[in-house]
Amino acid sequence: MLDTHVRVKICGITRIEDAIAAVRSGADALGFVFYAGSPRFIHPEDARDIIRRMPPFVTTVGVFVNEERNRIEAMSRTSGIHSIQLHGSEHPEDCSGFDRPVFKALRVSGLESLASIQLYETAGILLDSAVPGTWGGTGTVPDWKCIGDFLDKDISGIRKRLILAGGLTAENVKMAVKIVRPWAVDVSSGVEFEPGIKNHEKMKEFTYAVHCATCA
Ligand SMILES: O=C(O)c1ccccc1N[C@@H]1O[C@H](COP(=O)(O)O)[C@@H](O)[C@H]1O
Repeated sequence: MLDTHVRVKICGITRIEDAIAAVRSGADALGFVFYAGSPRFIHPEDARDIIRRMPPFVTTVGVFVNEERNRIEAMSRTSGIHSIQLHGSEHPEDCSGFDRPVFKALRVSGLESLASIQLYETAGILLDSAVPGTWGGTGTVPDWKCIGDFLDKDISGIRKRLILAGGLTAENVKMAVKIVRPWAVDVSSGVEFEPGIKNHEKMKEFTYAVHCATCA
């Protein structure tokens, strides 16, 4: 049994009906992809219209890939997102000085890819799989055992700010949570019909599976 409730972020929201269904299914956070190269891209103005209709206590995250700082700030302001997810090859110094919390995504391919983790003093650290030629939303699972072993040796408390992503589904998330013991999980393609179009049944099954993972 885990000692904490694991939070759920559902990413790649492009439609109001999916946002409402995600929240009804029990999601704590919704992600909006502001990276133009993604099939889940949403204009900040359209994200704003969805975010304005969300109930209290639902947090919202904007996803950026190697974007210019002034454009991140402008899109964040326009959309009204609460937090910034930097999902490219941003350096530690690129992750500070924003007026809202930052989550830095690192792409895991073996232990050496985790070596820089301590350098990122961001509110959250997101671990995703590394798939050459793409930045995220790949549906590919990283090596949970490698991550779990790394975190077991960490004494700085990274687990308290760790978001696990990459290829999660209702079927595998319980095992992922058991091995990695993250603060939160993040899913996109595992709850979709197609990129950007969410499957409401799968979202319910996913959040239920996460909540079950923290039951006895
Ligand atoms: O979802 C995307 O299209 C995307 C594009 C560029 C960077 C990040 C993206 N999404 C993030 O990818 C991970 C894992 O998604 P999946 O569950 O494997 O499909 C997640 O953190 C999304 O926020």
